[in-house]
Amino acid sequence: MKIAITGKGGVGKTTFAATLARLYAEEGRTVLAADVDPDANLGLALGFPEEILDSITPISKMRRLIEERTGAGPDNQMYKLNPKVDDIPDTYSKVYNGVKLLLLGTVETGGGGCVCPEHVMLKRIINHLILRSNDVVIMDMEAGLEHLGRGTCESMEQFVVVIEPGARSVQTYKNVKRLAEDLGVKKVRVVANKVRGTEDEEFVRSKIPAEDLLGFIHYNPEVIDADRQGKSPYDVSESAKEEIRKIKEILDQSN
Ligand SMILES: Nc1ncnc2c1ncn2[C@@H]1O[C@H](COP(=O)(O)OP(=O)(O)OP(=O)(O)O)[C@@H](O)[C@H]1O
Repeated sequence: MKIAITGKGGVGKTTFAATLARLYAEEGRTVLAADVDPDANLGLALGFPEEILDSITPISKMRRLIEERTGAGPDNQMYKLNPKVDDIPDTYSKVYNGVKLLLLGTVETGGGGCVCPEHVMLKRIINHLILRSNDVVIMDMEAGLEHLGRGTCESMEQFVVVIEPGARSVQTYKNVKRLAEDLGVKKVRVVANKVRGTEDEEFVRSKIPAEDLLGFIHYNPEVIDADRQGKSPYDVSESAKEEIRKIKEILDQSN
C-alpha cells in the first residue's frame, strides 16, 4: 500500500493520514509515514511526543547530507541526479506507536521545472519508498497542487484526495485527477471529511463517481479536542477511528 494524501488546506489530510497509519501499525504492518508538508504536523497527529519532534530536522533542510549525497555545494553547481538514498528512510526516521515518521519537508522555491539538489533528493527518496514492497507508505502532502506539477509523488500507487462537502473541494479533486493522469497515477480516490449529515453525503455522492469514493468521516468535535490536546485522533476519538477503519478496509479490498 503506497498512497499520497492530498487536498486543499485544512480539509483533514493530516488527521486522515495519521489515523490510517496508526490503524496499519495496529495490525503489525511496517508503516512509514512521510510528511511532505512544509508546515509539518503529521508527527503530532501520530501521537509523537514533542521532545522527539523537536529533535527532527526535515531532510529538505539537511544541507550537509544533500551536499554529501548529490555532490552539490557552494563551489560546485554540478550534481548527481541519482544520489544514494536507500539508507535514508530508516536512518532518519523516528518510530513511535509502531509508526516510522520521516520528515521530508518541501522545497519552497519549487516551480514546475525545479531540479535543484534538494528536490532531486526528495523525489529520489519518494521514488525509493515504492521499493519497500511489504511496507505501508503513507505520504501526507502539502496543500494544493504544486507538488503534482513537480511530480514529487508520481511513483505512488494512488492518491487519496481528502475533501470537505463543498464545490471548491470537488474542483480540487477534479484537478488532482487530471494532473495525476498526466503523471501516470491511475487511482485517485476521495475521502469526504467533516461531513455533517445526509445532505452533505448526498452532495458528495452526486459529485464524486461511486468507484472513486472511499467513504465519509463525519464532523467530529473529538477530532478537534485531540488536536487541541496535541494528541492523535486515533487515541482520542473511537468514532473517527472506526470511520477511518472502514475506509481502510475498502482501500485494502481494492489494493
Ligand atoms: N472530522 C473532523 N471533524 C472536525 N474537525 C476536524 C475533522 N477532521 C479534521 N478536523 C480539524 O480540522 C483542522 C485541519 O485538519 P488537518 O490538520 O488534519 O488538515 P490538513 O488538510 O492536514 O491541513 P493543512 O493543509 O494545514 O496541512 C484541525 O483542527 C482538525 O482537528
